[in-house]
Amino acid sequence: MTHRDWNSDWPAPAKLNLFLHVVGRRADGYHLLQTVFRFIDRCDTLRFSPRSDGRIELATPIPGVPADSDLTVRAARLLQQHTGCRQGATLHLDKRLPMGGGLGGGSSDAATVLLALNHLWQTRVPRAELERLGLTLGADVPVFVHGRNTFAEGVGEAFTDVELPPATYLVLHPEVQVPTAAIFGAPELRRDTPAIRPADWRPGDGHNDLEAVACARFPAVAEHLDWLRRQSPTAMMTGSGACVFASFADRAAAAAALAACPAGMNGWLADGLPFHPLAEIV
Ligand SMILES: C[C@@](CO)(OP(=O)(O)O)[C@H](O)COP(=O)(O)OP(=O)(O)OC[C@H]1O[C@@H](n2ccc(N)nc2=O)[C@H](O)[C@@H]1O
Ligand SMILES: Nc1ncnc2c1ncn2[C@@H]1O[C@H](COP(=O)(O)OP(=O)(O)O)[C@@H](O)[C@H]1O
Repeated sequence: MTHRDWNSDWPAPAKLNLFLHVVGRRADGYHLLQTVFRFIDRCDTLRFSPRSDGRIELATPIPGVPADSDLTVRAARLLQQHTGCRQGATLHLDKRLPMGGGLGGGSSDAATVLLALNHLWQTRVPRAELERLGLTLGADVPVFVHGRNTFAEGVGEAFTDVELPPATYLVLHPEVQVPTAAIFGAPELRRDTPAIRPADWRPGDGHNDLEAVACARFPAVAEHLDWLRRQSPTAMMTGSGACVFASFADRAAAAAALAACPAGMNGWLADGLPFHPLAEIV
């Protein structure tokens, strides 16, 4: 296991939803999903400095996100409250993942804060308890704490881990921020895809039920998806958008597709990870 301490960089990887089915709705309005989360090697990076005054400060606030509502600050304060820990920390976030991109960047940042400070403060909260704590911050946080590529159910907190073959993805980033709540709240959203058994799922199976809604409301998402689908029939939107991705047999084929990208479309290549880079941290 990699040794990590206060001087380390702490990665917060992006995820792709390899498919996403809406199979129902809970009484509180939250949607019941089936999805496979895959971690990729595109990351935000966090660093931490110790503080003896007990305060949590974010040294690198994101424009438009007040520090008190930043998921990193909220995660650190939640762990403090949960454990009664009197230590503090200054957080440094190197933000690389787009916001509202469907890559889970904010949720991944929050999960990395929970895992890192639990290690650095030596609060020793078991991982399963950190997952439950993370769920109070957002539906996507538990999977990043969980740390394994996984078939997720419920709102994304019940996991059946999956082994995924190596893959290179081309990810395109339409320059729009898609608000997750608006996509789930759309009246036209199909919420009745029949549930499948996790053991029956194979890579390539399934579709994204949120895609049609996001494409109708954000034409840039539809344009990027249409173009990418002509390069690879595997193209799909991740999460509630905006990013779309396709898997390629090898890196050269993915690079050729990226090079052919029309002016005005931005994208990058990413490799699928076998597990989260902090999967072994305790
Ligand atoms: C769609 C997914 C798929 O992985 O990812 P993203 O596209 O956001 O990355 C997630 O389910 C998103 O998780 P997350 O982004 O953490 O969502 P939250 O903050 O918990 O919820 C934002 C809002 O979306 C709606 N919501 C979210 C999740 C869910 N299963 N049902 C819902 O109806 C709720 O209205 C909620 O208030
Ligand atoms: N550290 C953070 N990084 C990104 N977004 C954050 C963060 N803290 C709070 N947010 C809020 O969460 C929203 C969703 O961000 P993000 O998780 O990156 O997108 P998505 O859920 O589409 O993958 C942002 O629009 C922003 O308002």
